[in-house]
Amino acid sequence: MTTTTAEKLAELREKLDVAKEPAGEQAIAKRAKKGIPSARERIDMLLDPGSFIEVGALMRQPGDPNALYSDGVVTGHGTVEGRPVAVFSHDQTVFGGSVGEMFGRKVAAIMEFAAKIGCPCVGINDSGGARVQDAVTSLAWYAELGRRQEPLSGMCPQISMILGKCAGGAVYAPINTDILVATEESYMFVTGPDVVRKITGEDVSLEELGGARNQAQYGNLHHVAADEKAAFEWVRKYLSFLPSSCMELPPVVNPGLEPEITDSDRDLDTFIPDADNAGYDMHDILLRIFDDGEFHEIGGQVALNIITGFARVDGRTVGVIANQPLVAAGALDAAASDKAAHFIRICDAFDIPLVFAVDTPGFLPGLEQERIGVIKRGGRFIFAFVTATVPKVTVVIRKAYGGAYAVMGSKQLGADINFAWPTARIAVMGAEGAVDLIGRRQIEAAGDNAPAVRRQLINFYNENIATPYIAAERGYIDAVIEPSTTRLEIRKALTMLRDKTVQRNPRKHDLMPL
Ligand SMILES: CC(=O)SCCNC(=O)CCNC(=O)[C@H](O)C(C)(C)COP(=O)(O)OP(=O)(O)OC[C@H]1O[C@@H](n2cnc3c(N)ncnc32)[C@H](O)[C@@H]1OP(=O)(O)O
Repeated sequence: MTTTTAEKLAELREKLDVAKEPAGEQAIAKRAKKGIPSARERIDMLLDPGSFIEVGALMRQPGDPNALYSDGVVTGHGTVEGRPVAVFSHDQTVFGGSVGEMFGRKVAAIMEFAAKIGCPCVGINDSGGARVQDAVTSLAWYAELGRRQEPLSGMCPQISMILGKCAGGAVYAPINTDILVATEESYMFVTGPDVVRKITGEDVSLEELGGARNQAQYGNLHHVAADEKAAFEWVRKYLSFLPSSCMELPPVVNPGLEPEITDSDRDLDTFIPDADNAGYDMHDILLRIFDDGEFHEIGGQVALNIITGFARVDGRTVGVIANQPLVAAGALDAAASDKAAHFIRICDAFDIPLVFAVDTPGFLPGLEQERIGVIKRGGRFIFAFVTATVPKVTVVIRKAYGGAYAVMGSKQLGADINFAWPTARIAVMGAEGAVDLIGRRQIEAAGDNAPAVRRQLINFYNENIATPYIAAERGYIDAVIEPSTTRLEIRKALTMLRDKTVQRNPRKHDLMPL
């Protein structure tokens, strides 16, 4: 019996000590063998040193004196670069990090905390999903968590980290958050390979079914880091570009940098190759047209024909969507459309202006693209762009052909300010394709002279049709600018657009093609 104050204090200390590693020595040894950090060590990697305040460390299944503290999850709040963040971290030493009733209550409470104070909620997932021995209680709490994600979505940033092996609800819950980040050593699937084998007879490896690199290609992960340290650094950086909630603006970092044209800007005047089909790395342009050459790429392992990520203009966060001529010549496809649509939705939710850098020969045609739904997925890209009410600025760098002209930030689809470089080629298609289609009779009639006539027509098309000037004459392009002025022109445009407001349609919601 504890009667004295000293004894009561000792009892508290003992309980808290047990609660730190509730599954005991054996579980610690098993975890060490796996070479993974504890749930609390992971939280410490995410948050500012010493800022974590745990909530509910002594929660466990009531009525069971042997129930383990934490019930499989550590929850609380702390700061990232001084700003509050709510966090939960699965403890895979307790029932494999699976969801039990107290687990569910703890995560629900920390999500509600995030909503109340308006801060991001980061989930560190390492879990076998619903707790098998809990029957319906576990499923009920997954449903409770799913219901709580919706009001948070678009209000507070929700980030999911997939570490270890995540199954069932431990992947369905994260997929409805904004961003999923994993390490190369982590796995996610509805059920693991053993269960798949039993149910469908399919013999599939852990890696193929749920390896992070593969899941990124399946479109379920937005970043795969080399290891956990890199994953946490990536998330900290990601948060630095975002506001704490949709009610705030992102932090302004070093405004007013380099107000005059610099040597780095001037490099752009000689950057674009003379040959139309020569590739170049769009990253080299992005590094020169935003503050300090800083660019935080999202989706850097998938659909590399399009680049999405955060940068800053005059200290303020912008979302960048750019074609990558080095990959498939920058052509758009179904996966690129998904990547862009997802990113646009994040930016619009958190009032982050969009900047498009365009160099694309159009949408990739073909059976494979039709089969995987390029029409609907491309449609979503268009839909996301049109519904975004944030300031939208476009720079046409080289090719803006076909439907890709429209979707990559065209004025007609709702961009506010559109620039083009003198190297821009804005047309329905490239010169070769166009001449073979509309100049066919003229070429055939030329007999032996056909190659020369074809070349002449191509030159004519490039000089007179595929230029920025027809678009500029019609006001589709607001200004044809010297490349070296791009950084400062974007800055002026976004300063002007800061007070942009758009009346919202009173309907319940739109119907995005799903
Ligand atoms: C709505 C839903 O979530 S339905 C989905 C229900 N969940 C599942 O079908 C997944 C079941 N679990 C698995 O397939 C595997 O455990 C994996 C793939 C997640 C992990 O595999 P491994 O890394 O090999 O770990 P292992 O299978 O040894 O599990 C680790 C521990 O967690 C426990 N565990 C894992 N998943 C669960 C679960 N869903 N419920 C209860 N305990 C679980 C295991 O029993 C084991 O406990 P022990 O250390 O006391 O033996």
